[in-house]
Amino acid sequence: MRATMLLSPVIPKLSGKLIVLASGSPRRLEILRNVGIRFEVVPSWFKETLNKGLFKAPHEYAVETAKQKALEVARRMPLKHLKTPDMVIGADTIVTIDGMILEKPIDKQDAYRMLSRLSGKEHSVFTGVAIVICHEKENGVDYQMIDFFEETKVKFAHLSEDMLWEYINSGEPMDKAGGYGIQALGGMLVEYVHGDFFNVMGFPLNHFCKQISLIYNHRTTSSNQDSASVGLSHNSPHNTSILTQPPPNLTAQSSQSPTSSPIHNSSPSPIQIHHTQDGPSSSPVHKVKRKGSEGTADESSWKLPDSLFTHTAAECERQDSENTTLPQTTSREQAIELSVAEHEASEPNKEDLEKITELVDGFKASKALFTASRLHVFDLLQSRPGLDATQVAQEIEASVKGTERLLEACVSLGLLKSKERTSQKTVYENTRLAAWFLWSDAPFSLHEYIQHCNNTLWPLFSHLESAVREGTNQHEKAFGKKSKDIFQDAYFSSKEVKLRFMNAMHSIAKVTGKAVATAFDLSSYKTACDLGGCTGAMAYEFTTAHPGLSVTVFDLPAVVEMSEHFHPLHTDNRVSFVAGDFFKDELPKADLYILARILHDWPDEKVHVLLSKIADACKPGCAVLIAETMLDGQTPYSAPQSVNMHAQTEGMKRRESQYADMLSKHGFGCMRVVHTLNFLDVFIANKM
Ligand SMILES: Cc1cn([C@H]2C[C@H](O)[C@@H](COP(=O)(O)OP(=O)(O)OP(=O)(O)O)O2)c(=O)[nH]c1=O
Repeated sequence: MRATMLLSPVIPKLSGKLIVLASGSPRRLEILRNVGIRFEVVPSWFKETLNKGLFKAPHEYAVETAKQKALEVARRMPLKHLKTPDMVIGADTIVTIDGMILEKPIDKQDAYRMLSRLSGKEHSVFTGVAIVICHEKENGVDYQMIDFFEETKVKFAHLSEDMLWEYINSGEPMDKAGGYGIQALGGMLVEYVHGDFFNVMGFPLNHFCKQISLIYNHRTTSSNQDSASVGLSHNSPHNTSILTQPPPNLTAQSSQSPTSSPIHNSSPSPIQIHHTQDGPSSSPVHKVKRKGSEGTADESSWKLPDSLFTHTAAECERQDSENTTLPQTTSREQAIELSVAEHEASEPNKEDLEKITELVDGFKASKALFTASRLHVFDLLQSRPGLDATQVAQEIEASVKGTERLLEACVSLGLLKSKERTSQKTVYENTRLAAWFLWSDAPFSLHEYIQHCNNTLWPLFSHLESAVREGTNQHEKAFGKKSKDIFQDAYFSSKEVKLRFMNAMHSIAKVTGKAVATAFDLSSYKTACDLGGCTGAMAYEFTTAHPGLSVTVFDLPAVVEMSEHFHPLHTDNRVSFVAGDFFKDELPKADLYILARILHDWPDEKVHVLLSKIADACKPGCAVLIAETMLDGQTPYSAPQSVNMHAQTEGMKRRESQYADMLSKHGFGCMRVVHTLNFLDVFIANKM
């Protein structure tokens, strides 16, 4: 391959170095890994909030964001007691159309707005890339920067409304600039691509290889002149500008900018940033003009249209001086739409009212569902559809009046259907939703999980205020039991509670298991260990999906002794059970360690203990797979779930970048994430 040929002379030089990809993008990781460089992944915490209105051309915005992403990681690593990297690579991809910059959509409506704008038209995809070379000195670290960008033109076919929504509902658009992924389903929307395909996916590989080649060839030839220099600055005519942070007027939110971060303030040495855009240079820090990028380098040709979405530099400066902050994750278009809406709307609209009512009244809906489930209403109507309220009341041993209210509530929530048999008589039956999920033996029954919500989570949530004030779980207040270890002290303290908890985990694993087991190609793994695998329901999904895989379920003795109640799992001879405590005992040997809904139960210190044990048990190439609702995943319930973990355990929900960070500390890299449409996000990392 051409890229490998270009890189091969420098690979031996790179091989002893700590190279860090400052990106959580699985696409960048995949593309770079294919080049054969060994690197670690430390996703950047830099918030993409630079003020777009202040950049003359869109590629400048992408390049500056890439620089800030890379610098944030380069600065954080030595300060967080990690090693100082030799090279940090950052990137930022944006889509531009009709003078607008489109980043990742914040929700489905945002994705819809973006994709309908792209429909039937040509747009540009820019990726800005920054390479920071770090050089440790006695009194700190010197940073040197090389940056460049690449443009690719993409034309979309005309997209019908149905196509748009089908694509949006696939979940693919959400973590991708412009709301599409050319490498997957989004490829079907594309009529043509002019330029580097990988650039659209998030990383201009060819351009990057050329830059690396230039850097290291250059360094070889200049090393005689200055053997202590890592850098390129000595030959560059543009090496004099010294910045420790982005120019203040570039950041939309001063509180979020690197300027205010103590990490940056304590940085021991200035950062040398090479401005590569202006002026000719024979140095590799000088931007190599490429076919794809030439047109856009002419800044005068870039003009934002006079539309609703235009902000002039002056307006943005005024905004800054008035301390107006935009919501962090809001795209430029949306932010401006919001501010326009704020000025125009004098009263809330229907959607606002619906949303707020749903939030305020949500608990009533949940409790109605819990009650109907507990009283076995869905079981009854599954076996005997068409009963009226009096008949239902009689069967569930409840009052007619109360049953009528409950059934009507279930109808309005879409859980039951009602039909008027006569003017006096209404009869009820399960809806499709209830048939799938709510009766006890439904194919994806959540009945037991709903009981867990009702019996355990509901009382814990009633003490949420104390949980927030005190910063601890609320088992003692809710159930009168102290719980140092919630599993040993609370869930497994009596047989009845233990069985209820196991049933709940079993039902949730049955509903989510297939999506987790099939998120990645696991054909290269022969043995897996499902840590805290409870009844084996998740393990069973893995062996069903992967014929060559055997799974050992490792769980506490109290759990394993009861697991035989859960047939037919014990009939699958590729699922076996081992009793032990994963914090204390030796872990069974495996190629793949599965942690499904486990780490969210524990604070960071404990997660590190467990990851370190897994890392010790793993050979290079072995993997750890984490299945959880991540805070940056697709379900709107992940943040409320985090509150739930807080009231219930000492744990929390985390971001993908937090897991990536933790895993990289234990020698894992090559991280990928899949957002299933089934509650859980699945994250995999390999031992390097
Ligand atoms: C247009 C397009 C974008 N993308 C992705 C590439 C990037 O991951 C993402 C753009 O968002 P970025 O902000 O560039 O990157 P990121 O948030 O994924 O990762 P990080 O900030 O940690 O580096 O969109 C595709 O995967 N396919 C496509 O066709």
